[in-house]
Amino acid sequence: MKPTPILIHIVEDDAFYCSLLAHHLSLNPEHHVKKFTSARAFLDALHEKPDIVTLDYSLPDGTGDQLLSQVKELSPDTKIIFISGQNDIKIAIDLLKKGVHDYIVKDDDTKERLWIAVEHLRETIELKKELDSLRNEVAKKYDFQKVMIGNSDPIRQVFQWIDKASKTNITVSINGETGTGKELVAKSIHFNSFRKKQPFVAVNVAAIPKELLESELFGHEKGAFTGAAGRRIGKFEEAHKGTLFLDEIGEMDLSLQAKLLRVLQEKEITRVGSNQLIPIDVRIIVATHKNLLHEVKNGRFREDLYYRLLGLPIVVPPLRERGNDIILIARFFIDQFCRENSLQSKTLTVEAKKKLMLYNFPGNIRELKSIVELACVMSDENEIDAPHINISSNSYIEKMNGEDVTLRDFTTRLIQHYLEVYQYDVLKVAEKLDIGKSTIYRMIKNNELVVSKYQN
Ligand SMILES: Nc1ncnc2c1ncn2[C@@H]1O[C@H](COP(=O)(O)OP(=O)(O)OP(=O)(O)O)[C@@H](O)[C@H]1O
Repeated sequence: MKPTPILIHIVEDDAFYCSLLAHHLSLNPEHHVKKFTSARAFLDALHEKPDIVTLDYSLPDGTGDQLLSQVKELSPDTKIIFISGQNDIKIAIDLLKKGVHDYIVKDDDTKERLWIAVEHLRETIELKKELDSLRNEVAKKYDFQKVMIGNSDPIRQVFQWIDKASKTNITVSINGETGTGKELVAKSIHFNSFRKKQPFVAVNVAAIPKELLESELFGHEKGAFTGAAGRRIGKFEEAHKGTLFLDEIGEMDLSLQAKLLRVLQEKEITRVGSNQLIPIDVRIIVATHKNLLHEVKNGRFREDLYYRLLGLPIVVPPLRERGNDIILIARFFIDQFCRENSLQSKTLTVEAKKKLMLYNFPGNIRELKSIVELACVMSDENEIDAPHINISSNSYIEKMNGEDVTLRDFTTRLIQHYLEVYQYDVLKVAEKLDIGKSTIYRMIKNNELVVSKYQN
């Protein structure tokens, strides 16, 4: 990789010594070096935001401490090296604690030590520039309307919510069945918000054992519990200035919910095993497939946390409610799979499309992806036909294939099937099948439908 040119300001009131250091550092053609013999002159040029500044600790018109705080405020990314006549370890430690990168004592080795210090900082600066440019790239490419395929009314509504959520810092709560794209929605919000160049950190609450979740979120100090061999930064700190996505928030246990609420209110965390408060600036996005209000009513989710997290609620519709999007998304995955596997592009026959459109996709987009990827593998020609679409469903309707059933049986099983699909939401099922809700209630009363999980 070609070295990046860096701008170095040398601030030293002894004009001869200043020129000596400047000459030495200019031996590297990638160093663009400027000299300043007073604090005033340097501060006037600070708007140039040098990559590195070397500061004489005692200048006639400004102390080291004053200059340090001004550089930190006006050009926070500038790396600071102090060069001082005093070999005072206390001052050196104090400055290093305040974020100074090096402290070099003026003696015969100063030039060499300065050279080494600058080379080390160069590596850090180059890495940071590379990271910034990669983050810029990702942010530029993250046009969610291209990443999230769909044109149906329900998904357009989601796009509008994403757009609104991206413009502010509001907490967002995403609700939707498994595999509907909740994490994609969260990423779309992050990468279109002013936090896009900062980290997006995702935590799946359900995937982490309860006893480890607190330290995963807030970090821990060495020896905080058996097995805590060293200090560990938690996800909140990792996501500082960025976005923390808490997936499956409904699975968090009540005691941790209380801690999370406090953190969200105070905007401070404490690592497990420490009393030190660490300020954090994190945007929170949560997701769940559960009805959190039901969880609140059943005492499994704190009401105060529920309202703290609700913010802007986004409901991601299941795939079966997105009409022709099923085909658009299928084509997207087919093209992607063929590209990645150097296969010729494949089209879907009318029969294959019909088969996809008739299926109800309990696993939503994740399931559609695996079905069409398998179809790409199964089809030899450049066409994917219905038999290549391998739908393995346990649904009542699928099981009825080839069975000798009466119309009454068929109706009952169909309603039963949709009750399960819609998580026992009678109104939705009635709407979907275009039948009266009282018909369903009557069938429930007559025990014609299995209602053990009936929740209304
Ligand atoms: N509209 C879409 N267009 C293209 N791909 C999509 C779309 N929505 C989701 N996906 C893809 O589908 C898969 C599942 O999406 P995602 O992980 O965001 O769902 P989820 O709702 O968060 O799942 P879970 O409930 O299991 O956490 C991912 O590979 C994602 O990139």
